Amino acid sequence: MTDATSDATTGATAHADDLSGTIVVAVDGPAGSGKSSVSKASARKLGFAYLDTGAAYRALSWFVVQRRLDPTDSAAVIDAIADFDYRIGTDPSGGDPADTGVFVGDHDVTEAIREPDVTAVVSAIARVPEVRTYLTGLFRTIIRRTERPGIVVEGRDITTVVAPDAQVRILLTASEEARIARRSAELVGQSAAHVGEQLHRRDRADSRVVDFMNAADGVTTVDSTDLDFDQTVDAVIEVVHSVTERDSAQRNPEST
Ligand SMILES: Nc1ncnc2c1ncn2[C@@H]1O[C@H](COP(=O)(O)OP(=O)(O)O)[C@@H](O)[C@H]1O
Ligand SMILES: Nc1ccn([C@@H]2O[C@H](COP(=O)(O)OP(=O)(O)O)[C@@H](O)[C@H]2O)c(=O)n1
Repeated sequence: MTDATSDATTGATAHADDLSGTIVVAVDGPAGSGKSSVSKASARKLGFAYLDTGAAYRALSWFVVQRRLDPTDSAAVIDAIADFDYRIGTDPSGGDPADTGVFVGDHDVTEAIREPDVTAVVSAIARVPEVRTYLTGLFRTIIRRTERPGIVVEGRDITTVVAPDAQVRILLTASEEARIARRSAELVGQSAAHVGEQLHRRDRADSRVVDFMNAADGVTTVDSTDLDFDQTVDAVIEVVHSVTERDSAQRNPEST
């Protein structure tokens, strides 16, 4: 188990424990709702950092598969955490792979963690409480070390567990049909029925662990079912602006 990130990949400093001034945008939602792509594009437009938390659950799953461990053997998975040397870039610009990719030790696993064999076991890994506690700590460290004015963090439990005090909290949803259609368009060579069944099964397993289908108190829902990609990014940015402007007006009532 090592530190979450290197300075090169997070743009992080070793000290910053102070979050004051950093705008945290927490985004949760089911598979295929657009969390990764919309959060990344929103972060880019806002000049914020971007953290994909699902990548860490996927990378640990990749590590378990590589080691030929049984993903349902919680004790073996927990033991594996000790050797899990994880780094992720938080630059949303798509530039240097060192600043945008996902690494386990010397391996660039950015692509490998999206493979079906990893996706098939990730829910089993993610339901282990010790895994969640460890990765939650790692995400909070990355958030604390953000050097940009803000960070968009996306996953399943960001608004409720990882960053319940985030200034902006969004549930990004879309109908199951829309989500399956989007995922199918990405996964060439797999039938829509197969993709749909996998997505449905994973959401069902994941939602036994955390509720990402219903907005918690104070969380704004953005339903992207009838929005195209750019409209969804605009909707997210509008929520960020309206919340930050409202908070700023409350802090400085005379300037409004
Ligand atoms: N509003 C939208 N309209 C159409 N396609 C979208 C929209 N939002 C996301 N997508 C596309 O859907 C696919 C799945 O999005 P992704 O960001 O991977 O979802 P998630 O991270 O929630 O699983 C991607 O190909 C993405 O470009
Ligand atoms: N904050 C998070 C993020 C992901 N996960 C787990 O990690 C898996 C992969 O997350 P992901 O965000 O890459 O999944 P997609 O929505 O992109 O398909 C999910 O199916 C969950 O099992 C989680 O439990 N908590």
